[in-house]
Amino acid sequence: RWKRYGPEPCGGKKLPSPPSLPLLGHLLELRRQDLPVRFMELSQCYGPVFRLRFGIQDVVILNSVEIIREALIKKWSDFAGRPPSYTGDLISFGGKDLSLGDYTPLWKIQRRLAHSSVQRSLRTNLESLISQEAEHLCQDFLSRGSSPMDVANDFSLHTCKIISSMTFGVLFDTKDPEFQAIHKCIAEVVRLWSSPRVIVLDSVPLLRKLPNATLEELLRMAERRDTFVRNQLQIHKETFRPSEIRDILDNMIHFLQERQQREQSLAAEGGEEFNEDHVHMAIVDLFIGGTETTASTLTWTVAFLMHHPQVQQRIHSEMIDILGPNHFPEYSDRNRLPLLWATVSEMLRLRPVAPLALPHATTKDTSVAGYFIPKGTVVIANLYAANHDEMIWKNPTQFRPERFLEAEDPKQAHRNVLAFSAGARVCLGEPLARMELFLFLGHLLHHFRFLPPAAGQLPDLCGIFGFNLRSKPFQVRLVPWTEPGLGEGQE
Ligand code: HEM
Repeated sequence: RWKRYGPEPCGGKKLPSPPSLPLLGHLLELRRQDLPVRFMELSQCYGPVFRLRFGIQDVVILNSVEIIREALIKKWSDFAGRPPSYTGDLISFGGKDLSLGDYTPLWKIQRRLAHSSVQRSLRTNLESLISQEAEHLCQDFLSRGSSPMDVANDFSLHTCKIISSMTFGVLFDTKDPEFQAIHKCIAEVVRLWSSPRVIVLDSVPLLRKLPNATLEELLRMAERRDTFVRNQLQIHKETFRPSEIRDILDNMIHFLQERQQREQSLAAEGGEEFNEDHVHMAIVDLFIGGTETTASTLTWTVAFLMHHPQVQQRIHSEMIDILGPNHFPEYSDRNRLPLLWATVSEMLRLRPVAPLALPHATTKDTSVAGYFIPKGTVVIANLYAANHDEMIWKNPTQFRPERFLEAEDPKQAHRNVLAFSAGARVCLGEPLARMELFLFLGHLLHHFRFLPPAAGQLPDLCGIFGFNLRSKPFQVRLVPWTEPGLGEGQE
């Protein structure tokens, strides 16, 4: 297999790779928490594309905007696969997962349906639901006074509520213990699945024979998650829930009834049918995507803005000047509120919550930057490196939303941010996430200043790397603009 990376018959180059240990290859690199940063360091020695070997798996890492675009956009179908995942299969009815499923005809149907459902929800009254939720949250914060609090869980519960409404057509109460329990369970499945003790099972099959408490816990949590989703689907089938949001389930069940497409899927997969497990897993993925990611980006934004009170002030003034004191932003106000919109993009750039995206796999022999890459190779797009690419971004580590306003082509600058990845596997929730970020941040900054709990007690901006790039827990005081702010953060 190693030899397969040798020069292509038509003259491809050999992929650079750091020295490795016999048998283990570069497996010890996985002990590093900050893998995206480590890959960036390696790319300084080995170039923007290099190869690592984890146990039995060869992995190619892409580290620049240009290279990621070449692979995921220009050669999108060559890089649209997902590698087989032992643990992924265990928690997704044998791989019927939307985000982890390989690039098969059945997956394409699953993706198309989920995509059109999200688009349909966006076209109906999703925006008013998001604004309503953002305002509820602000009123809840107001009722709690300006004492220090950790806002991360509130953001997560409210974004989970929005995605639940899309998928099940029901608005849960964020204080409902059943809702809180399932919200916690979803977060737990992601945490356990991305723990090194579980990840390593994909690279070292021998370890699957040994007892693994984390894996057992993961399976228990996934079972709880599935029972919840099954119950919701059952309730949905039995009762008509009047909801103006056309939910994903309706769309998918409708699909199941369309004979012509059913026949297509049967023919495509030699007998395997698009069934309710695919629906179930698409919902689970939207649920996961819709819960932790946007909330995490919002939490990061609060943390960064606490370090930059003058940016808070300018965004607030921008809203008051343009919209007046009694109007909240609408999504169509993006061009009229360029600093607010730029702050969303700057945060997605600096702290992409899925810094290494999800692993891709090549669907055929292909190449990138002139290097031959055989079919079935695992490919990682280092979005964190792309968003810190000095060829594209000046002083990339600095928080400077103004960079988007100063850019020669601001639209292109926004497009250069690769937080949602690109191509065939681009994040399905991107439009929803951008809308949530803009509206939640708009409502929050319309009402409040984000102040530290005490003078100088500002959040650590380094973060915790893992499957998600999360901020470390921190406290913030949300002080209405009408009140004087004591002990403000420093510029
Ligand atoms: C700030 C918020 C978000 C960020 C930064 C983000 C980022 C990402 C990234 C990097 C990927 C992997 C793409 C790849 O493999 O190349 C992804 C996949 C995905 N995301 Fe998101 N996401 C966000 C919010 C959401 C939301 C709100 C949803 C649900 C509505 C969602 C649903 C999904 C799904 C279903 C996939 C799998 C797509 C596939 O494999 O075809 N995401 N996301």
